[in-house]
Amino acid sequence: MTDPLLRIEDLHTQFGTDSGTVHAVDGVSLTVERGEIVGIVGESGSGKSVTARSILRVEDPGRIAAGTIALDGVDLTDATDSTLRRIRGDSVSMVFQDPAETLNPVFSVGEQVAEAVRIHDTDGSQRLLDYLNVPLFRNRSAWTDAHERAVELMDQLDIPNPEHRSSGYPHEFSGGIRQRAVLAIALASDPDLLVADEPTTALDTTTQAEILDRLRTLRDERELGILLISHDIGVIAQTCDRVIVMYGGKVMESGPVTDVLTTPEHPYTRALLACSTRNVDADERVTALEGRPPDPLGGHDGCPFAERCDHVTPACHNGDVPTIECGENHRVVCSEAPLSDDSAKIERKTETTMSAAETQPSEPHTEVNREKVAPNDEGTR
Ligand SMILES: Nc1ncnc2c1ncn2[C@@H]1O[C@H](COP(=O)(O)OP(=O)(O)OP(=O)(O)O)[C@@H](O)[C@H]1O
Repeated sequence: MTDPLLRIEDLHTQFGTDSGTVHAVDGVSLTVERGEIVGIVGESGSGKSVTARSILRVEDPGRIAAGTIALDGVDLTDATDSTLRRIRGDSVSMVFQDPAETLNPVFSVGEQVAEAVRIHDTDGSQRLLDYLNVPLFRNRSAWTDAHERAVELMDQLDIPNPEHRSSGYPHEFSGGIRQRAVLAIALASDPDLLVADEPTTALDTTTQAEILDRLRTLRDERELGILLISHDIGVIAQTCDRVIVMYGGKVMESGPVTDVLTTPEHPYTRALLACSTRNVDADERVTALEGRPPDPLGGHDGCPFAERCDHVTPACHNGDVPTIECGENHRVVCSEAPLSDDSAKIERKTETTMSAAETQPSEPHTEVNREKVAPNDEGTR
């Protein structure tokens, strides 16, 4: 069996603060295959971004206290800074919500995409020249090649009139075009894995849908593996092949999107779906999930959702919560699953979400296998 493109196993990422240790990620396991889009969804503070930041240790990533992160079978957990830098410029790219974090206001968009192409194409001798501060693009044909490739990438990201736009500056473009330019920069290195943290959250719905659609095309054309982080279940439904539902730094449920969103088994997934703006009738008010997310200080024993859960039992407050296999690759981490109550209502509503997102829901599972699987194997295929 070949290694998945990305395998995260039992990851614990923590931050030391004056008030104590923040357990931001508390035993997360997941995989991403080539040519697959895996979504991580959950409320604010559930640990989605810290999971993503832990992969390449960027943007104040915290301390990996335990667990492993492997890319194509190679363990990155103890990788040196120079190895991580090489991987960042080569096999893995990251895109964040705000394009301003990536784009430099004083260079044209075309120059920035071309520079990303150049860095990727740089061979050892050019690296030495860089070290000696020999100016960029001393070679006219190298510049022309990089510029041509930049225009091609901008075109692939649906930037209209890319040749002309390449000389424009970031402030001259809409948020949607800026985010497309950031994606062009991310793809300049022809990465195997793209980690996208809320890449369309700041955009209007039409632009969001176009960019998500483009991600799916890139997945197919380039066999790109994508880890897509979003708090929006609609985005996940529209884009992903599999989903990991996170809460309190832990995986609550995982599986194929069509299964998890049409037959959610965890009370938290159900609550999230019930609150989803895409999941309410037009005349129904959007409801917020009652209660507050758990305090990540000091970590928690038992299920982090217990305080807010309608199905809570004394067992939920203590010890390991069992992982239940409830369908092919569909797992739920809950002592009370499968739930028998008002599932029909949730399923009806969820099907509406899925069809609105133009996805093809699979047949709901009729049988649930309560067989327990290894606690650290929540999100794996
Ligand atoms: N630098 C930091 N120092 C201390 N705690 C942090 C730090 N960064 C994140 N955290 C904490 O880690 C937990 C997980 O944060 P994370 O950003 O991963 O959540 P999230 O699910 O991505 O939510 P959001 O969408 O709001 O970013 C939160 O409780 C957060 O406050």
